[in-house]
Amino acid sequence: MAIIHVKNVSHSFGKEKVLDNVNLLIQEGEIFGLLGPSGAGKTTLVKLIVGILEATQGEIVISGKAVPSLELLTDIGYMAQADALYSELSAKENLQFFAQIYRLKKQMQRERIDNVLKVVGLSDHANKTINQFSGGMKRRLSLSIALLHQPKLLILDEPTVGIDPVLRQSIWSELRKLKEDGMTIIVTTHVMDEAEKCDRLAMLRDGRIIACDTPERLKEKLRVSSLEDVFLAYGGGNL
Ligand SMILES: Nc1ncnc2c1ncn2[C@@H]1O[C@H](COP(=O)(O)OP(=O)(O)OP(=O)(O)O)[C@@H](O)[C@H]1O
Repeated sequence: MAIIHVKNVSHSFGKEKVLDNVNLLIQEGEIFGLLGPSGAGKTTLVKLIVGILEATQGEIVISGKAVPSLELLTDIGYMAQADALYSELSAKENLQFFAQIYRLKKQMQRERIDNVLKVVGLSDHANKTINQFSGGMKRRLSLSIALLHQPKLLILDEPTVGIDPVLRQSIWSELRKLKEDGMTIIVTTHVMDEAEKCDRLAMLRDGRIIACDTPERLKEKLRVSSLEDVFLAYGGGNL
């Protein structure tokens, strides 16, 4: 069943058209990747889906509700490209702050905070303040915040930038588990091995979707061995 329907969506900043008639159906429980070079429009599309931006043209419907909708806020977990953390507070205090925004009950707060810290491998750093955190640790904490309220839909804008390969693997295995529990996940990436891990992939270039399918079918159709070759074959230029 489709959880997200992006219908004829275009978006402009001033005179610059950055998304041009985008159509997408994202199925419940899939990991959907948005792949494309810098400036292709991935972040803009993600912000439209989250409801931070309103499309100049077209419509986005999530679980039958038109975006933006306050009702959808608790259904969505969003991790932006820039970390929005309180640097004077500890990791745990940051999580407590967001847990209060989501109105989680005290007992639930404790359980969820312990759980998400474990997921991102930060349990041993819970009491450190953020200004003592590395870039990768901040990314991991941002991911844990997006998971805190157990959203149905998780939207991650370049989640593993600055994260080492070992931890990247463990985050991806966690995303798989979340998917198996029924979560729908949208991920933007430049990284090919991450794109390979998605159930389906939309390739964006200059605000247009140039191809959309499973990584295997994209490669099979063109008889090429890498997603980079698929992108080039569709006229995508270099990623
Ligand atoms: N707030 C804004 N005002 C004006 N132009 C913007 C704004 N945000 C994005 N743009 C422009 O929209 C285009 C698409 O940007 P977007 O951030 O969506 O690309 P992206 O694919 O996510 O790139 P990256 O991989 O570098 O994050 C770019 O040309 C960018 O300069």
